Amino acid sequence: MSKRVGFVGWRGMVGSVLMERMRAENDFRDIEPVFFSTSQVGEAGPDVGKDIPALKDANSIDELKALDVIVTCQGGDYTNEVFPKLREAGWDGYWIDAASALRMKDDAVIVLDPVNRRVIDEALQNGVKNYVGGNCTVSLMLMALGGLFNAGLVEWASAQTYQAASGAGAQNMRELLAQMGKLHADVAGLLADPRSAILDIDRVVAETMRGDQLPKDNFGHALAGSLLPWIDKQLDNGQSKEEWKAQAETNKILGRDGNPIPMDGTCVRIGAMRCHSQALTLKLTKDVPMDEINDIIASANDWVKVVPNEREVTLRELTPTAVTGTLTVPVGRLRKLNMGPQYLNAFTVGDQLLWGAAEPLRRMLRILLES
Ligand SMILES: NC(=O)C1=CN([C@@H]2O[C@H](COP(=O)(O)OP(=O)(O)OC[C@H]3O[C@@H](n4cnc5c(N)ncnc54)[C@H](OP(=O)(O)O)[C@@H]3O)[C@@H](O)[C@H]2O)C=CC1
Ligand SMILES: N[C@@H](CC(=O)OP(=O)(O)O)C(=O)O
Repeated sequence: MSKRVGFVGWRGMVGSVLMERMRAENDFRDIEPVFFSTSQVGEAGPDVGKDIPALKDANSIDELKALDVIVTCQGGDYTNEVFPKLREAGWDGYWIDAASALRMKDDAVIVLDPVNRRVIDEALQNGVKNYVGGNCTVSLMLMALGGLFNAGLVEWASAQTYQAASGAGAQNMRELLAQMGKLHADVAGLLADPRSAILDIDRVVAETMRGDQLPKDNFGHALAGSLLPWIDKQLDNGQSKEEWKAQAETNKILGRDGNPIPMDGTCVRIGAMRCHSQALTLKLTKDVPMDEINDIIASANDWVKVVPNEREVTLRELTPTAVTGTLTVPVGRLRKLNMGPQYLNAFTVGDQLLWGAAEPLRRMLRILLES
């Protein structure tokens, strides 16, 4: 009998990408899908190629209890509110979640099966019921460089990130574009005049960025024409929460309980739409020749792609423009640094709504159905 799978948060940004991918992979064929909402109960659900009931109440523990699996992209507040009540009510089904709320709990596994299938399989055998998608930056880094980590070649790593607006939410993507439009509109006349002085244009742009007329409700600051070197909450040790996740989640994904690989860096929001990029410095555990490094990285999974460290191909293939909307995770700028033969440079780009959010959840559901 096919499993009853409930979907919460399916019409949000991450949820919509999940629906697209599930339709593309024909994933609805093998399940009995039930769709939920916190605001549109009774309305029609999405087109998934088969008859489905009207939207059910995402806060109804009784409705949720009837499911074998719940997949939620609704966010951490929803998880914190509903998940404990469901478990208290005796629900014993599988919970697959995009939010960070349960990620670091002992009874939850962070899922990224091309990197940690062994950890997932062991957890399934041990009866673990909670499976959570990783932080987008961490998941994309491991999709790119998991080969080196799993080969035991990374002594430590430092990532400097260039994170897209989508990581902050759909409204932030809109706001980035609105800011870009406002900046352009304020200098459109000067731009149209080839004799205008570039410093006059720049002055107007700076005034707009610092002024009250730029739409800033979501970011709180100008992002277009600028950048924001802080993502997520402030921690007492000076890290941002996003920076803290790098070491905590990487080591949990890899199943390294007692012997964590040190990781740290600076996380920065930039004006890209939905691709996160990151520049990494890795200290290797030994001096490995570059051709071996390339082979280890390239053979780690079906989506990572090594881009030769050459100017033309790098600018063509290793950018958010090239990668957005695809599952390919290119990694390039691979070279040894001046610091010594154990120090490796790398740059990687990935779509943070696909491998950074929806795809690991979709694949976890498939693993469950096939187990
Ligand atoms: N954004 C990201 O990059 C990542 C997000 N996540 C996690 O996923 C969670 C959801 O994020 P995200 O998808 O960005 O959230 P969204 O804000 O896009 O969607 C969340 C919910 O908002 C409700 N909603 C209200 N108005 C609308 C509307 N106009 N269009 C669509 N939905 C609407 C829907 O619930 P309802 O039908 O009940 O009203 C929807 O499920 C996050 O809280 C985070 O925990 C994880 C990884 C990356
Ligand atoms: N914090 C990420 C997006 C995100 O939702 O992360 P997390 O799932 O760890 O809360 C970003 O802003 O780019």
